[in-house]
Amino acid sequence: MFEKRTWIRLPRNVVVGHGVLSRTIGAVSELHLTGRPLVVSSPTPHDVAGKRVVEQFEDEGYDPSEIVIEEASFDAVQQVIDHASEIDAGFLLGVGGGKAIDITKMAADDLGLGFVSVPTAASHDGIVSGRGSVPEGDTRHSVAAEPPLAVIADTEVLAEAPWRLTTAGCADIISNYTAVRDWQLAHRLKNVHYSEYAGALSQMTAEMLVESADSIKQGLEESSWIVVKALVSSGVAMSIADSSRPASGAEHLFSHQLDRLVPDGALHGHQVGVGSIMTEYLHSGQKGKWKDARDALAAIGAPTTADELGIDDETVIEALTTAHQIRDRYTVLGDGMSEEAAIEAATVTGVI
Ligand SMILES: NC(=O)C1=CN([C@@H]2O[C@H](COP(=O)(O)OP(=O)(O)OC[C@H]3O[C@@H](n4cnc5c(N)ncnc54)[C@H](O)[C@@H]3O)[C@@H](O)[C@H]2O)C=CC1
Ligand SMILES: O=C(CO)COP(=O)(O)O
Ligand SMILES: [Zn+2]
Repeated sequence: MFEKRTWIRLPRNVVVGHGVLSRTIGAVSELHLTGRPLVVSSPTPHDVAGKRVVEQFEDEGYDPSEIVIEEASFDAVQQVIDHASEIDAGFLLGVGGGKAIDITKMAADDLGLGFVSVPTAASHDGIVSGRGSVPEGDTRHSVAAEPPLAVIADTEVLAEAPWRLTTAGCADIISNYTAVRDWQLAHRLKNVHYSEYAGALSQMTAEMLVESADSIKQGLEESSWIVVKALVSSGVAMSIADSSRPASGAEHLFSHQLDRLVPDGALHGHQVGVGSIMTEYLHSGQKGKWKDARDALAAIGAPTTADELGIDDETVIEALTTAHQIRDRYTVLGDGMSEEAAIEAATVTGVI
């Protein structure tokens, strides 16, 4: 008997380009969302975009409210939930980097309200995904959350963000290569469900970004356009898979472990990029494609070494040898690397 089922949750409106922040109301009104909008942001994103979104709603006769969260934590998620309940919010808008958007997703999930994603940096591929990652205890990886009903990505705003945020977004995409390899490996070794569509989309997204590397340059708004479209595409792959598998393998486990060891370390995308150089080496050996991963990262100006991440060599080795404990996700790390093997991988690839 045929019993397969899938339920893909995607945004209805994805609005990307120059000045589209001013079209927020248009994108939202098409969704038939009612009631008071609550705009959730963090301090800088509030200044660069959040307050403009609030003003638009005021000008159009809505009665918006806003909350600026200072840190990515479950307390912050609870603050948003409490505020939304107090003002009887009808829907939420998350304005900011990955953390502000994830907090809004998780609050929207809890409240059962619709949510709109307004990224102010092209720094991560959670812009579209139905995943949220907020640190809880030792957990750093994403969990299921409310996917956005719409995404409004203004390339003018994204282009004005610090350049390192854009290179982090590129690295989050380049890491899709190893994420897909890990997923395929887990399928072969552990019979983990593998979606050909999601895997192919994720890999193609990384290939297209790498092919466009020459056009990804600081000061060019076109770069934000290329990167944010890739981030959307990668998020769609996660939505098709109903899992972060297409975009998160051992390189992400390594980064999550770094987040535990060095809470204010480097940007998510930069950490996963460096991780993917080493996990590509683990997949394909010394003569394999790890140099391609390193060169692709270097071409867009993302870190390729522990030094460039600002993380010491010992911490890199500790993260590599313990990363497999992060979650129940089979990857090339298997049941863990020995210290000697970790030092070898990090040294051969020039990470340490
Ligand atoms: N839910 C998902 O599927 C995914 C979630 N993530 C999560 O996203 C987070 C990483 O996101 P990031 O954006 O790298 O970190 P982040 O949200 O901490 O942002 C980094 C910094 O950039 C600032 N910023 C944002 N926009 C700016 C602008 N226009 N101008 C100046 N500063 C600006 C923020 O205020 C913050 O200080 C991690 O927690 C990661 O786990 C990452 C990928 C996928
Ligand atoms: O960062 C992500 C994809 O780029 C999300 O992956 P995690 O599920 O590992 O948090
Ligand atoms: Zn990521």
